[in-house]
Amino acid sequence: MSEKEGTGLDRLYATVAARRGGDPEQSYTARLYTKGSAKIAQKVGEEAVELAIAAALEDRDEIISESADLLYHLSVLWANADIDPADIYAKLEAREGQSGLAEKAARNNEGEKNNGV
Ligand SMILES: N=c1c2ncn([C@@H]3O[C@H](COP(=O)(O)OP(=O)(O)OP(=O)(O)O)[C@@H](O)[C@H]3O)c2ncn1[C@@H]1O[C@H](COP(=O)(O)O)[C@@H](O)[C@H]1O
Repeated sequence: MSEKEGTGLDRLYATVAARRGGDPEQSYTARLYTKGSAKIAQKVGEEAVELAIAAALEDRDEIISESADLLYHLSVLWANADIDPADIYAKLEAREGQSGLAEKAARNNEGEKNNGV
C-alpha cells in the first residue's frame, strides 16, 4: 500500500489547483490556465478522443497512458471551474445503488412530460 495521503487523483488535483496563478514559464499547467477555459476544454476533448481511439484499437498501454492524460486535463478543467473532486465523488455517491437503466427511464419519462406527451 502507498503511504501517500489521498488518492492519486486527489494529489494530482491538489498539484494542478496549486498551479493557478503560477509562472507559465515554469509550469505547463499554469500555462494552460492562462490560455483560458476554451483551450482547457479543447484539451479535454482531444485527450478523450485519443483515449477512445486507443480503446477501439484495444491497445492496453495506450489506454492507460491516454487515461492519465485525460485525468490530468480533467483535473485542470475542474480546478479552473472551481470544482473539487469531492463534488464529483458526492455526485457519484448520490447515484450509488441506482441502476443506470432506471435513471435513464426516469429521465426519458421526465422528457416526455416536458414535451406534453
Ligand atoms: N500529469 C501531468 C500531465 N499529463 C500530461 N501532461 C502534459 O500535457 C501535455 C499534453 O500533450 P500534448 O501533446 O497534447 O501537449 P501540447 O502539444 O503542448 O498541446 P498544445 O497545448 O500545444 O495543444 C504534455 O505537455 C504533457 O507533459 C501533464 N503535465 C503535468 N502533469 C502533472 O502536473 C504536475 C505539474 O506540472 P507542471 O504544471 O508542468 O509543473 C506534474 O508534476 C504532473 O504530476
